[in-house]
Amino acid sequence: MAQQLASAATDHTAHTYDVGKATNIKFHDGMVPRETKEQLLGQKGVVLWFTGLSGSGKSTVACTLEHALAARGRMTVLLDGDNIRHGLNKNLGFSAQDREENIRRIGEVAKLFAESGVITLTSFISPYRKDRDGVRARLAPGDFLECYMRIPIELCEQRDPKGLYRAARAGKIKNFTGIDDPYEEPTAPELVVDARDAAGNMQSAEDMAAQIMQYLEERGYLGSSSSNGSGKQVSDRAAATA
Ligand SMILES: Nc1ncnc2c1ncn2[C@@H]1O[C@H](COP(=O)(O)OS(=O)(=O)O)[C@@H](OP(=O)(O)O)[C@H]1O
Ligand SMILES: Nc1ncnc2c1ncn2[C@@H]1O[C@H](COP(=O)(O)OP(=O)(O)O)[C@@H](O)[C@H]1O
Repeated sequence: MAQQLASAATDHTAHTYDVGKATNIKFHDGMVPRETKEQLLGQKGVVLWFTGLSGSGKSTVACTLEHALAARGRMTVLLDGDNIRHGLNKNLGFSAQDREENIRRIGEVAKLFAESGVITLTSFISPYRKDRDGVRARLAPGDFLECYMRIPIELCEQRDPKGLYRAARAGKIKNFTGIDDPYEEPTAPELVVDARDAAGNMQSAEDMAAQIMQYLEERGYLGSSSSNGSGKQVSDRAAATA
């Protein structure tokens, strides 16, 4: 580890670019490489990008999964649409242009976390394919996992926990996704979560989170559940706190 840090310290280079409106920008590489951070955390950084209609269960499943990951000693962050619109993106509405900027900013924040070794869960409708693909393109292969909550609009509308579908049907909310604004389904998502399982039974949020957990586990994103890079056991300790 010390050797890795030392070589990173001498390796870093700086280039000058014009970026957007800014000129003479120098990209300053850090001295602690991603691999070191991932070793420290004992996991692989990734963006798990939930997408789907309002009421499809994005927030619920992301929260359930985050809790289960914590129980396994995994370091996570959850970026949620409603929450982010209270702060970072409070100047954005729901026009196509504002949704694009919403997703672009979240994509950049998510990238920063993932490249620091954090399992990053994002929960945004993100209705436009090009916006989601734009985030994917900013990340290295394997760093962006699109998780499509394929829940029929009828079920989302039936749930309607915030009364938004009712308001949209009554014309009180304009440009509501699925009613008078588009939702473009992913064409090749890494994960698809359906309301029912293969046997036709309705799935709970816990079932859905377990499906995603299995995907992460099988592809090595969770690292070794018995080590955090320092040789210490983490799974049991974390399980006790979650
Ligand atoms: N017009 C319109 N269309 C869709 N959704 C609306 C709208 N107005 C308000 N809301 C509420 O905002 C939440 C969606 O925010 P997002 O940031 O995820 O949207 S987007 O990705 O930029 O499309 C969404 O949250 P979820 O229900 O959790 O998806 C709604 O509560
Ligand atoms: N698997 C599920 N089974 C039944 N109800 C669910 C499930 N997932 C979410 N819900 C419920 O559906 C509603 C919408 O979920 P939410 O997570 O807020 O969706 P979104 O974030 O996509 O808008 C909530 O009332 C939630 O309790």
